[in-house]
Amino acid sequence: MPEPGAPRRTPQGVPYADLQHIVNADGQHLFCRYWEPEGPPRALVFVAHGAGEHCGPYDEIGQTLKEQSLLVFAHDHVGHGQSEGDRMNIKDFQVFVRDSLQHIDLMKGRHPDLPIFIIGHSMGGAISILTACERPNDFAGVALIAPMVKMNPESATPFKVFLAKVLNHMVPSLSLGSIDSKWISRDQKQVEAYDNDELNHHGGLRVSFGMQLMGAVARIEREVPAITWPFLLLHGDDDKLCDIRGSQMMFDMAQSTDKKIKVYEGAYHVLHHELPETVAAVLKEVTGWISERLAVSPSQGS
Ligand SMILES: O=C1CC[C@@H](CCC(=O)N2CCC(COc3ccc(F)cc3Cl)CC2)N1
Repeated sequence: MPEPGAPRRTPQGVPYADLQHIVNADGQHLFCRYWEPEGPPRALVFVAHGAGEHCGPYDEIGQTLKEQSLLVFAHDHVGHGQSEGDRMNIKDFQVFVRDSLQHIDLMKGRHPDLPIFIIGHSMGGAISILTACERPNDFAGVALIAPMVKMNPESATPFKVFLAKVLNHMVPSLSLGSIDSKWISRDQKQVEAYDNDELNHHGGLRVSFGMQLMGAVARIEREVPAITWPFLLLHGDDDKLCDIRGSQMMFDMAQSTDKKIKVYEGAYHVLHHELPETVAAVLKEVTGWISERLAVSPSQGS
């Protein structure tokens, strides 16, 4: 433990005093990124990253939306990237949702009249869904990139789920193995970038973390039929990490009148880091979907 007066530093040793950050309800420092347009922003967009990664890889999305006069903001979730917390370990999945709402409320306080969107990828998609479920009338739209709505049946067979539950009581820190990076993208350059990114956590996924993920998936399954807010679902049909059937189930079951699903043929998990033509299509889809909802969204408050 650092001595009491020492400045709090990121896991990589950088003083938080030198970085954009927020402090969550447990006193943990979360590293933040902001993409602020030159002129007055038209809307706020919160980005929720996935398991084992951080918000740096969303720079292209952030820059693209910033050029559309959107104010994009994100943070590294607890236990990820440049934020504090034991790597990919969380006492309760709700901490990710609570911290997201804290950052969203901070930004809404600074821009009270702006509509707000969320973009979530994979585990960040699950965080986004649960965040919107807690504030069903607050968001102009939620864009979900290969969200974790259902576990991949190959990797989470009933036997493995049973085993995880048993192991969680005996060896919660046991590793279930790490994410196989070959399923990240068909673009080998993107797979190498993921493998070489030292801010990603390449250690295994603990049983206890897996249990939290399973709990989140179960909670989402219960919440989906009551969803009424606008959402966009983007999923690759060769995704081996998050089952596309989860997105299909959410699209079919949610009550929302404003919902859209787009399937990317042959694409793997990380659509925003897929082959160039897929990335371009995804960025165009997300920016277009948000712009459509800005043209007609009722102004907040007035
Ligand atoms: O750019 C990038 C780099 C990383 C990737 C995001 C990864 C991400 O968030 N995933 C994919 C893996 C998935 C594993 O799921 C489980 C595992 C065990 C278990 F017991 C229960 C579950 Cl549900 C959780 C969600 N995107």
